[in-house]
Amino acid sequence: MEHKQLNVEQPFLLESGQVLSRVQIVYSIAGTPTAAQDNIIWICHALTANSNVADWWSGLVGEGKLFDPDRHCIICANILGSHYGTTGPLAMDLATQERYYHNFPAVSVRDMVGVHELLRKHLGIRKIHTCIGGSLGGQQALEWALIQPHLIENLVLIATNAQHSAWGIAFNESQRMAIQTDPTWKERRPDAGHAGMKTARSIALLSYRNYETYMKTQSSKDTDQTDNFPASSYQQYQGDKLVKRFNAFSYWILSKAMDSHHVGRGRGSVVQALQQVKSKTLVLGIRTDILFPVEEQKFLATHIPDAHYEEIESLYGHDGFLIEADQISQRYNEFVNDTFRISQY
Ligand SMILES: CC(=O)SCCNC(=O)CCNC(=O)[C@H](O)C(C)(C)COP(=O)(O)OP(=O)(O)OC[C@H]1O[C@@H](n2cnc3c(N)ncnc32)[C@H](O)[C@@H]1OP(=O)(O)O
Ligand SMILES: N[C@@H](CCO)C(=O)O
Repeated sequence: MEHKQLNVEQPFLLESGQVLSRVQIVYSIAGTPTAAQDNIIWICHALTANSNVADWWSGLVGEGKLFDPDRHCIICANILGSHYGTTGPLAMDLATQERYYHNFPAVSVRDMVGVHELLRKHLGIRKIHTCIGGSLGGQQALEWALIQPHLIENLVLIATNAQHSAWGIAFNESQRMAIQTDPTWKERRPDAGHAGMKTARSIALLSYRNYETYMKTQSSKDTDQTDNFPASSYQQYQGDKLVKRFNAFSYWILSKAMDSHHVGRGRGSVVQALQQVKSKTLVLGIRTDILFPVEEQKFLATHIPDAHYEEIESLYGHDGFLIEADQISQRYNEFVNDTFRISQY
C-alpha cells in the first residue's frame, strides 16, 4: 500500500461559506486500476481512523482478503479535519502563519466528500466500482452517491444513517462538554484538551459497545473486589490510548461534522434525497449497535431505490463494523454476485 500526499494550492469553499486557502490530502492507494476502471474500491473511514486502511480494516483489505490489491485498486483518503495529515486544525493557516487550532472552520460531511472529489479528479478516476464505509465513513459514502449520482456503481453503507440522530448528537455534545472542562482546552498547543478528550473517549466507548460487551469482557471474577474494577481500568486505558494518537481539536471538528450530517439539507427532505440514490446499494446494520440502531439502516434501505438490507452480529455493538470482517465479506460477496438467499428485511 502506497501512502501519498496531494497538495491543492487553491482555495476550497466549505459548505458554511468559509474558505480554506489550500488543502492537503493524505491518502493510500494499493493495486492498479484496470483500463476500464472497473476495479476501484474507495473506502471512507470513520471518526478516528486514517488512510492506512490495511491497518485498521486488516480483515477486509490485503492479499487474499475481500479487497485485494492483486485484483482491486483500493483507495482511502484521510478526511478533512482529521489528525492524520489531511488539512485539519493543527495545519498552518496561511492568513496568520500560525496553526488554526480553535479557528479551524466548521466542516460538514459534504465538505469531506468535496475533498475526496479533489483527489478523485487528480487521480483521473471516472468510475468507482464500490464505495464503502461504516459510521461517519458511511455518511460520506452516502453523501458522495448523492453529490455524484453516476460515479459509484455499488454503495455499501454500514452502521450509518441519513441524518445524525438526536441520540448521537447528545453523545457527541457530552464528549465536547468533557473537552470543555479541561482547563488546557483554551490553550493553543497540539495537546490542549487531552485530559478532556480522554473522558470524551470513555463516554464514546459506552455508545460504541453495549451492556453485553461490558458484561462479557469486563466483569470482575473476584468476589472480594470492591474497587479498581476491570471496567474502570478499561475506560481509563481506552481514553489514554486515544490521547496518544489524536488531538482534541480534530475530535471536536469531526464530531460537529457528524452532528450536521443530514442528507435532506437543501434537497427537500431526507426521503426525497434518498430516493435520488442511483447506486446499487447494500445497507448493513449491526443488531447490537446502540449508537446507530438498525432502525436507521432499515430506513435507508426503505427509501434508497432497490437497496438491499442485511444484519450482522457482533459482541462489539457499533464498533462491530471495524471488527466483523468475515460477516461483512460474506454479505458483500452475496451482494455483488446477487446471490442473497433470503433477505433479512
Ligand atoms: C494511527 C493509529 O493507530 S489509528 C488506527 C487505530 N484505530 C482506528 O482505526 C480506529 C478504529 N479502531 C477502533 O476503534 C478499535 O481499534 C477497535 C474497535 C477496532 C477495537 O478496539 P480495541 O480497543 O482494540 O479492542 P478492545 O475494546 O477489545 O480493547 C482491547 C484493548 O484494551 C485493553 N484492555 C482490555 N481490558 C482491559 C482492562 N480491563 N483494563 C485495561 N486495559 C484493558 C487490552 O489490553 C487491549 O489493549 P491494546 O489495544 O493495547 O492491545
Ligand atoms: N471507533 C470508531 C468510531 C465509531 O464510529 C473510531 O474511533 O473511529
